[in-house]
Amino acid sequence: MPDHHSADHSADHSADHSADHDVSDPRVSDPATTYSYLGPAGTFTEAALKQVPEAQGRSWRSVNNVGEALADVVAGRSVAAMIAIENSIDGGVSATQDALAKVPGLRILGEYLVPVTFDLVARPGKTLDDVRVVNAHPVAYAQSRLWLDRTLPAHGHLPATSNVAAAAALLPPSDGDDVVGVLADAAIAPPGITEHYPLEVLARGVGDNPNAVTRFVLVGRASAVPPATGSDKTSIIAELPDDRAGGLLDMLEQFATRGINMSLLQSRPIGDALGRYRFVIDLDGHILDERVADALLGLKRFSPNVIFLGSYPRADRQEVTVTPRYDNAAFVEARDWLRGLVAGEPQ
Ligand SMILES: O=C(O)C(=O)Cc1ccccc1
Repeated sequence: MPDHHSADHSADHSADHSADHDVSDPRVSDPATTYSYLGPAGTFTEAALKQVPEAQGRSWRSVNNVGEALADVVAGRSVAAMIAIENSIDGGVSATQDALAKVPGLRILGEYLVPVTFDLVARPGKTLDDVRVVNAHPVAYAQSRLWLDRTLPAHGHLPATSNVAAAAALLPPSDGDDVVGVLADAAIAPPGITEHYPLEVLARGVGDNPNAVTRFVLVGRASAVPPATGSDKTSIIAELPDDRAGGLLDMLEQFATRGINMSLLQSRPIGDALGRYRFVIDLDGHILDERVADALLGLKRFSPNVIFLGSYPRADRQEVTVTPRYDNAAFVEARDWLRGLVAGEPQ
């Protein structure tokens, strides 16, 4: 394998431990401490994994897509997988949201935020005038459309499995000048990629929004929920009963009447018929918070399918505040009151 194609790359990172991280042979790594991520090294997904203290110094397994990452977790090849779930520009990552709805037995263990900016890169000697086909991960492409449509209105898009794979695919598979088989002229890639691959930057900052952020989640197998920290998020996926007017309002009311804020509400087609949707929801709070537990019980009573994806600390560690009538004490007090009524205690 030529140097620029080895797994031993890290695009912009000072502590480069990818040599001992990237393992493709499960026999040489311990699945109990292996983490899967969308690779190769240098992706934003890898940058998210670098934020996980317990993953440092462990084996990291580079995979090609979200399905492969989650399959690693389900099959026990990895203890957890890092996957992109939401972008500040482009919204939910549909492949991730659909996979989380379909693959049973998973839990979100934590969320991580990564600022994302993109450069357009090409083989040395190329200019913007040479660019006909642009290699890009679909999510990166969607976030660079304004610039591409303005600067390269006639470009074609060749999808890549990741931002780093898009850049790596510009290089011939072996040393030499033979670029036959290389289909794209340029790629949308993370900044710093040219330090690790023999490519040149044609344009910097081609993303539509310089402040774009991607939210990643670390997903493991279902296990007991961690304790509440006071700064938590709960992720669920819920379906509505068929043909009932006001079903969506019923669902939202479960949260509104308990003072629960939602930070994500995304509908995704269930896929079995037109007009059938499931809802991906993030709630402020932890399943061990009385109001969240109560809302989930309310939801479960009418939704034909509620998937609990996990309660985990918020990436921004911002405390979740609620007015006193929705705090734990208010729920406990109301329950004690009810018990008292049943027991015949004086009111
Ligand atoms: O992790 C990467 O680099 C990816 O290719 C996935 C991605 C795509 C666009 C924004 C953030 C992550």
